[in-house]
Amino acid sequence: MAVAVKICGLSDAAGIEAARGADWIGFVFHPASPRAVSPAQVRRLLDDAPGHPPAIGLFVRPDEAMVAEALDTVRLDGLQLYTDAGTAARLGHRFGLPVWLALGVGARADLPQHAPPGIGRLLVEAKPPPGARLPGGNATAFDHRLTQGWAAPLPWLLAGGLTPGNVAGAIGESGAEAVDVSSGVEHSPGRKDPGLIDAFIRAARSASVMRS
Ligand SMILES: O=C(O)c1ccccc1NCC(=O)[C@H](O)[C@H](O)COP(=O)(O)O
Repeated sequence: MAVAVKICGLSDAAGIEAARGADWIGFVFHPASPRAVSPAQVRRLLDDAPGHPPAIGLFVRPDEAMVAEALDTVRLDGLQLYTDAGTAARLGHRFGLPVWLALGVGARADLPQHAPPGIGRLLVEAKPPPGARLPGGNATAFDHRLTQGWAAPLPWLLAGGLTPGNVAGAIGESGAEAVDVSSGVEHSPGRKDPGLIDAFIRAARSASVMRS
């Protein structure tokens, strides 16, 4: 089974072009992020990239108005939300979009055993390191042995600290069937490197060959 890939934090045409081989592309609608984009920017980028992979919009503790404002400007295929599961489900229902709930894990007990109602997919990444300003995009990995044998209640993506050089091993160790990356395919914070994006996708796909 091929490993699915999301490239997150895209903000320019070259990055989107390089990510055409991914299953999803992600855009960060969070002003404090070095990858922050506006809905109008994403609208222009996607209009200029017909046939792009499904676009996932990322929001941190959003309210309905914040998501509505984005969706008034740009069509998204899903919402990746950093908030409580109940709020996330309500927003997904309100806008009729699949919801990806971001989880910070540091111990086996942090992994859910039951599917939160109204959530379509889980993004499983490390808890933010001490002093981190952002809940994600921190280039921080958790111990991938934590997810070994986990009976995930929903489809999930492994995220946090992944790079072209470590993604195959992370897939093998964690049992993930989907991965997500932001920092690990950048040459500087917020600046995607098309060559690293291509290398990451190739490395993730080759890991699926090793797994089959
Ligand atoms: O990427 C960001 O700047 C960001 C900011 C605030 C919340 C979430 C953010 N990213 C979410 C993602 O889906 C990242 O791809 C994920 O956290 C992994 O990031 P990285 O460790 O940099 O690959």
